[in-house]
Amino acid sequence: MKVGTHPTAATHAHGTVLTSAPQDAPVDRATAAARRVVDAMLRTDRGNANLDRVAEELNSIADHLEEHAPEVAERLIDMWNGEGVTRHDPVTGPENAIAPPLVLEGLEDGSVRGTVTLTMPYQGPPGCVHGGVSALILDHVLGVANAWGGKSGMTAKLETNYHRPTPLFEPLVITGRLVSVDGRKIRTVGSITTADGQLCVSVEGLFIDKTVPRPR
Ligand SMILES: CCCCCCCCCCCC(=O)SCCNC(=O)CCNC(=O)[C@H](O)C(C)(C)COP(=O)(O)OP(=O)(O)OC[C@H]1O[C@@H](n2cnc3c(N)ncnc32)[C@H](O)[C@@H]1OP(=O)(O)O
Repeated sequence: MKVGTHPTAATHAHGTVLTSAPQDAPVDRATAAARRVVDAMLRTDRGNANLDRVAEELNSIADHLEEHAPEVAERLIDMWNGEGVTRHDPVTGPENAIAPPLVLEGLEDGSVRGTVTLTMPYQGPPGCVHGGVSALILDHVLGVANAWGGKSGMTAKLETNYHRPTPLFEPLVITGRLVSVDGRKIRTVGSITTADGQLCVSVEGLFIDKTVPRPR
């Protein structure tokens, strides 16, 4: 999906960071705290006697945030106005508490790459990453790889192969690379491997050159 002006392998110095890395901004700090809450909720003792108070305090925080939320249409305009990389997406977005968040770099060979450690909120099988989470991450990474390759589109098909269980709690290397453009058809591949190179998930994506206009 085209998201505006962004670096490509042809126009920018190699090694460019393609995602909006967390900054020392209040919204980034608040989002990191929310992410920590989601993780801690899954880890805390189920018998924790203070969970009613926790629910009350979290609801109070949500009330406050909702009281300060503009209309959705206005918020969408604001969200899509600015840098070519997105700050709100569910994979790399430092402003999205469900994003791990993954930081991606564009490499000289045309691929994009990042390392991430996933924890309990992303669990599928015991101690392993949920297959849908892997597909989510790779769909987005392929989209960024297309941007880096200079031809963006919408995902039409994402063929996902799960080679071995993907472990939680250890660094995973995520890659993507645009391999061909044939008219409007963009073909892109990607993978998730462990730090020692064991292939866990591989994908082949078909993207179609189409742009959803940014809200204005
Ligand atoms: C640096 C920061 C960057 C930041 C980068 C941020 C990255 C974000 C990445 C997120 C990616 C997403 O989640 S995108 C969201 C998920 N995807 C979607 O919602 C897409 C929903 N589907 C659609 O909108 C549509 O079906 C499209 C656009 C895929 C295609 O529709 P269309 O434009 O009308 O084109 P259409 O004529 O149907 O198809 C064009 C050609 O493609 C073929 N084709 C179409 N779909 C398929 C298919 N599933 N499998 C095989 N072939 C297909 C057709 O046969 C045709 O071939 P021929 O007859 O020409 O040979």
